[in-house]
Amino acid sequence: MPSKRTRLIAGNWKMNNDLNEAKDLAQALVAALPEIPEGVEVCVCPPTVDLRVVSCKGGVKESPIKLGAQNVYWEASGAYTGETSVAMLKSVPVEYCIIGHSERRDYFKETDEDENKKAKALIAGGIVPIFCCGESLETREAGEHVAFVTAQIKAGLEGVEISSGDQLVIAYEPIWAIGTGKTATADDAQEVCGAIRATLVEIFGQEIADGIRVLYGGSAKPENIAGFLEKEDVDGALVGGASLKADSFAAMVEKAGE
Ligand SMILES: O=C(CO)COP(=O)(O)O
Repeated sequence: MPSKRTRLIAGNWKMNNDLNEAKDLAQALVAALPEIPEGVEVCVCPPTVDLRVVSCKGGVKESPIKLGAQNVYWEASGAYTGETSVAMLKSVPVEYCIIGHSERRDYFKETDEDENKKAKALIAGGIVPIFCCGESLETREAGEHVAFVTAQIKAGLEGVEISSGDQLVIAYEPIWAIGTGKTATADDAQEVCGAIRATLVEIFGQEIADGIRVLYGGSAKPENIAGFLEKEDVDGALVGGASLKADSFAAMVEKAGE
């Protein structure tokens, strides 16, 4: 049985699209999605330098599409060359921010402690973290994927306080399925997303955990999204490659509304 939570379809553009391309894609998305189906929320996460042009008039400003960032730094301001604060994102305005993506953990050596500080800073500043977790192929083949992911959740959310489930989103993204064309099955996704929900109940209690959206990510596309969304603990998708084309992203949003 699918969940009753509002579905979230979020596009992670990663390091793609310069200012002009970002503006064009935002305009194409607004045209492709004049209305968002009931029970679905949509958000796009462009590179930091593109946030403003995507948020402006002509971009998502006068549309129901929401804006997210791909990264943040937890300090409020100061000598942190190259970083972006919560308040800076808020001023764009940004409503969501991806943290803990496996690409940040692997290539930029971000730790659970870093993600924990980012989660706390975002929540304090009124931006909803899209907290990513997910195992490597090696961990899955060893049968340790559930233990690994629930440990990531516990470490990353240690001491995080929220008063309602809409202050946090989790994205389960098995690393072996990201950008590989190899997807988890819907049952694989449910197994881990269900375990994530049980961990969220332990941390935040049943009522809050029931309101937290848990997304699947990893080669999600129009052809396979419906299978994931049938599962009780999968509340949407974090989409990479298929979010870079307005027609495929819009098709996924439409499927989420069916
Ligand atoms: O990493 C992802 C989204 O954050 C998934 O990327 P792909 O959809 O390209 O596999």
